[in-house]
Amino acid sequence: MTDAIKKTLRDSAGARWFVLILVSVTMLIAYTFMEVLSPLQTLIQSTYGWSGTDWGLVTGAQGYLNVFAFMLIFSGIVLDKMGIKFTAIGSGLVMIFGAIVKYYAFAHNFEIGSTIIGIDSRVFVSATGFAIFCVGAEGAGITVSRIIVKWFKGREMALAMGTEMALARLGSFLALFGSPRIADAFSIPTAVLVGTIALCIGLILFIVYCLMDVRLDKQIEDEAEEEEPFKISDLGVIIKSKGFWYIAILCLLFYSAVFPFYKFSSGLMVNKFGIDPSTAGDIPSILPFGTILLTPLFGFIYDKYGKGASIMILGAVLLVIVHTIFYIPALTATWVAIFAVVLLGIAFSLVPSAMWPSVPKIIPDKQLGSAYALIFYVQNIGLMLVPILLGVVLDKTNPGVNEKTESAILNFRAEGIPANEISAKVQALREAGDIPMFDYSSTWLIFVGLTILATVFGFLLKAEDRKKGYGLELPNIEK
Ligand SMILES: C[C@H](NC(=O)[C@@H](N)CCCCN)C(=O)O
Repeated sequence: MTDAIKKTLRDSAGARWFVLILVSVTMLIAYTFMEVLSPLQTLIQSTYGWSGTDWGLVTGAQGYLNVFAFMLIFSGIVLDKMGIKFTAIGSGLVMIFGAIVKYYAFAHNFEIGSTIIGIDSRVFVSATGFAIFCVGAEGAGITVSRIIVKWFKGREMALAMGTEMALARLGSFLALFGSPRIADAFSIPTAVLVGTIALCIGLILFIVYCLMDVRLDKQIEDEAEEEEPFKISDLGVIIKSKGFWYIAILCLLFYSAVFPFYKFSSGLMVNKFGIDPSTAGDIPSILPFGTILLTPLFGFIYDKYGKGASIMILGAVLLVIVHTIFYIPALTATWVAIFAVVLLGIAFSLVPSAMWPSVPKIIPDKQLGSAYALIFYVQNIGLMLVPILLGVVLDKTNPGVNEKTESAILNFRAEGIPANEISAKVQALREAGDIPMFDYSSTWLIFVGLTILATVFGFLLKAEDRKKGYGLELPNIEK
């Protein structure tokens, strides 16, 4: 290179932000699909007679393949070895396949009482589809983090990550708000089908991104040649870092108190706050909506002024307050639920806006793909176990409710009531007090415990940063 600095595609703000929009919209669609069933908890329970445990098994399926089959670690290694383009398109295809399986679970007429390995057939197939989908979604997530680092490092990286997350949250909002309406107007399988079709559009956007990536790679060929190829032994660098473990465990605890909230909040709204099941997703949908503006804003603050570790601690403390409010049995007013969800939105903007851009400060670039994958892996252990635990505790602390619901469903079926009318009839029985409401208080204590632990790990991370000088409290933008 001569004295003139060679300009590349990523030096153009327009190209950079266009790339960001492409990949973020795909993530928006992935997050929409991820929450497509969440607001339908009560509807599904009273249509198919699922227990809290069934619900936990399906919503916790996120981690079955990612954790037990090590698919997330595999995705990270594939990303570092095969590159962004291969992993982006591969993960898009896997998401679509999983979504089709999940659609089949609801569209197919399983025989009443049929089981697969002792699990209700619809629950089993639905969990399988979701588990496959989540392999793709997590693969796409780490790929997009890598893409953002590739295009934005040394520039507006936290703002870019914040914007990507904001759009992803818009996807969660669309699902929480839209899915019950689609299910109400058409059916539960239609809601899943709409999400599946949207995923095909997401794949096309990933393909368009790959074309941009090819152009950038040609321009930075010289730089790329200087990079050493990834070696498995690189994983050792990551797992030996204490800072890495603090951020990974904070991630597990924090996200386990947020994403499973999506899955169990509609039930909480119906059973604790007396909201109608057809609009049970509306109050929880304020959560992602609030984060849409706040996540990029906090990202911008981190880029410019630093204070990453402190931002994470503040978010974790706010989350303790939020879940304590949800837990207190005497607080049942609708405005309390709205207030707590707004606070949750602020917490859910603070922590991610600082957490993800902090990883490149702890782990060298070459191991970043694997580092994000490992963090997501640890996080997925929580996202798998916490919903299962919540479902089991919900059932155990509400003896007899599932049995009464199931027997009412069977009676209505025997009377020849059409499937799409059963849910409303079951709801009428609940409102009349013939089927008791679920008490969520003991279940919610799990969230309170998780958030207290998350705060402790936030402080540990800050102390480690002070010791090792990662620069988590420093701005990201290089002057
Ligand atoms: C960026 C971050 N993404 C994740 O944590 C992923 N592992 C997706 C998890 C989705 C679980 N429903 C985020 O969304 O903040």
